[in-house]
Amino acid sequence: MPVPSPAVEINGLVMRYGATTAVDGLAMTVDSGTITAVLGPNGAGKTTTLETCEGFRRAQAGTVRVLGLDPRKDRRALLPRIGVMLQDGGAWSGVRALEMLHHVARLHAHPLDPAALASRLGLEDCGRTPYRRLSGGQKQRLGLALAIVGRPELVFVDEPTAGMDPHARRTTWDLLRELRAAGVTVVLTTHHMDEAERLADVVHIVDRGRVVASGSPADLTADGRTLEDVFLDVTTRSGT
Ligand SMILES: Nc1ncnc2c1ncn2[C@@H]1O[C@H](COP(=O)(O)OP(=O)(O)OP(=O)(O)O)[C@@H](O)[C@H]1O
Repeated sequence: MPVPSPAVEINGLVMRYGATTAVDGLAMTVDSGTITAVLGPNGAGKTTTLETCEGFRRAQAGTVRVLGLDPRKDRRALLPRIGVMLQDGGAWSGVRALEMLHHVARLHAHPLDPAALASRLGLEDCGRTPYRRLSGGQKQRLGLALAIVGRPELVFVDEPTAGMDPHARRTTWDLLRELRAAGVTVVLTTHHMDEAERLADVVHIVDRGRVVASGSPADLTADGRTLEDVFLDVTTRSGT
C-alpha cells in the first residue's frame, strides 16, 4: 500500500509581527484523513500558523506545504481544494446568511446543497437575517457551512465551537466526524480539552510559536493525567 502523503507539512516556520515572534521554528505534520487539533495558550501562534497554511500570510522562514502545494505560489490551485473557517466568521456584515452560503456554493464546481447544509446546521430560521445580526453561535455555524460547502479535501477550522451551545457543539462534532469518514482532513484549533480529546486523532500543543507536545489524546494521557494537566505542564501561562 502506498503511504499517503501528509495533508500539511510545516518545517521551521518563523512568523514575526514587528518585534513579536508569533511563530518560532514550528514543525508539524498532518496526516491525510485525520482530525488534528492544535492547542495552545492565547497568543501561542496557532492562528498565524493556520493563516500561513491558508495562504493569507507568506512564510518568513521555513517551509509550508499544503496538499503538496505552496500556499502562496500555488494559491489558485490550492484554494478550490481547501475550506477555511475564520475565527470571526469572515462574511460581509449586511449579507443575509443563506444568500452568503448560496453565493459561496456557486463559486465551487461541485458544492453541497446549501439549503440541506443550512438545515443540518440549524440555520434555516436565520437564513434571512443579516450577518451582523446573527448570534455568536449562528455566526460560527455559518462560518463552518461556508468552509465546507465547496466539498474541500482539507478544512482549517479556527475555534469551531467557540460560543456554541451544547446542541450546536454536538452537531458540529458530528459534522466534523462525518467529514473525516468521507476522507476529508480536518485541522482545528480549540481551547476546549474535551473537544480535542473526543474529536482528534492527533493533538499538537503549541507554546510560544513551537510545538511542545504531540500525540494521540490516548498517548498524551497514557500516564493517567488529563489532557488539561498535560497542557498546563508543557505550556507557559499566556501573556508571560
Ligand atoms: N496582525 C498582527 N499584528 C501584530 N501582532 C499580531 C498580529 N496577529 C497576531 N499577532 C501577535 O502574534 C502572537 C500570536 O498570535 P496568534 O493569533 O497567532 O495566536 P493564537 O495562538 O491563535 O492565540 P488565541 O488562542 O488567542 O487565538 C500574539 O502575540 C499576537 O498578539
